[in-house]
Amino acid sequence: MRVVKKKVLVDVCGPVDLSGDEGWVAFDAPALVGASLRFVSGEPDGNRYRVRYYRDAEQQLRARIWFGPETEGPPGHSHGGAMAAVLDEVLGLAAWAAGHRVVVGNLNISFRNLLPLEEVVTVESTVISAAGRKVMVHGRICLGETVFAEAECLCITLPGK
Ligand SMILES: CCCCCCCCCC(=O)SCCNC(=O)CCNC(=O)[C@H](O)C(C)(C)COP(=O)(O)OP(=O)(O)OC[C@H]1O[C@@H](n2cnc3c(N)ncnc32)[C@H](O)[C@@H]1OP(=O)(O)O
Repeated sequence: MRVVKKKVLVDVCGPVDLSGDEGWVAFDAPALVGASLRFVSGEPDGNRYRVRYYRDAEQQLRARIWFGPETEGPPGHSHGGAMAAVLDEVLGLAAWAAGHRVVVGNLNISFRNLLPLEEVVTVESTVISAAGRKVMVHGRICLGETVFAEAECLCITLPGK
């Protein structure tokens, strides 16, 4: 039964276009951090999230992300926790992509607009600073001029690694 239900949803959702902007270069996250990031990135044809990573011309990490029906919170829109999970992964990964082996210590999010389901949006990230064990990364989920959520992410480097 479950398999049938999932297949129906896949058919309903269909393929999505996760291509990047001009000048973006594909970024292989599993090659850098391993294959553990399954919650957000683990089902590229599923109905939760579909994600593709890039570096932009300034080498900052970018993600194209589709929020599927399984991320629903308010009717027809993404759950805030679903947006938080994406920001946790992308901003933590941005620190890794900049050469820091980190986990996220603090993630401060402002939700600015409801994010409609089955929309392909962009996650922008900028590594702001690195001092001692603290790496600050800022980011936002947006589409054109619309910002759905913005975040400040304090990453802490893992000791002894
Ligand atoms: C392997 C592949 C990984 C790929 C990652 C990519 C994206 C994934 C992102 C994630 O989902 S990470 C998972 C969510 N995060 C966690 O579960 C982290 C859980 N917390 C911890 O493991 C520890 O609390 C942590 C490593 C963050 C810090 O513990 P430590 O004992 O190593 O450090 P310590 O507590 O001594 O703090 C070191 C410094 O960081 C500061 N700090 C630590 N946690 C903080 C916090 N939450 N807020 C503000 N500052 C914090 C702390 O004040 C201190 O500052 P000072 O050096 O100035 O004294």
